[in-house]
Amino acid sequence: MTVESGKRQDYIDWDEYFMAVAALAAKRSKDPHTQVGACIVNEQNKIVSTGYNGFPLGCSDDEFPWQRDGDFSMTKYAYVCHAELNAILNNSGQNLKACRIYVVLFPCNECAKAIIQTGIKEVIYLSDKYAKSPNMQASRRMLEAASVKMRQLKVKHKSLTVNLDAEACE
Ligand SMILES: O=c1[nH]c(=O)n([C@H]2C[C@H](O)[C@@H](COP(=O)(O)O)O2)cc1CO
Ligand SMILES: [Zn+2]
Repeated sequence: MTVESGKRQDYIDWDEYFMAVAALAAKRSKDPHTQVGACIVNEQNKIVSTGYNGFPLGCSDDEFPWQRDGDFSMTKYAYVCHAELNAILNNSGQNLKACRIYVVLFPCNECAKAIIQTGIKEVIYLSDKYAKSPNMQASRRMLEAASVKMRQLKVKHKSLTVNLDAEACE
């Protein structure tokens, strides 16, 4: 195919861009097992907020447990704030009605409740590794009932490199 304008062809599309932003946010997570990132986008394709899984403000990553097993209060599950909820709470007061949320992992039932209640209309996800768990099934059921669209993203670019070497930009 000839492209008369001579524009670059290997650019990423909107879906890949926003999912990559979610994946980059996930890099901030201190969770040693699963790093999740989320990116909320409005109808004008503007990023409204991002978030990743982490402990609430004031709860030190070095003092609270990152363990998966043991007494509930000694595991991360008692404390960690999910990426989707953080993204919802991090937005600077904008109405999230009709926004989309890009997440690297399909949202759990608790995040699904927050997604529905804020009016987000579509969930775009990459991994569905916990699809069989009861809380993911409950999540799917609620999102379906609330007519929130769900779509697993099939990407053209499986890996993207971000070069932070100043000399590489020259
Ligand atoms: O929707 C989600 N969003 C999210 O941020 N998380 C976080 C919570 C935990 O820190 C981690 C899941 O940990 P694990 O895979 O070890 O059970 O991912 C988990 C889910 C799905 O359960
Ligand atoms: Zn969740």
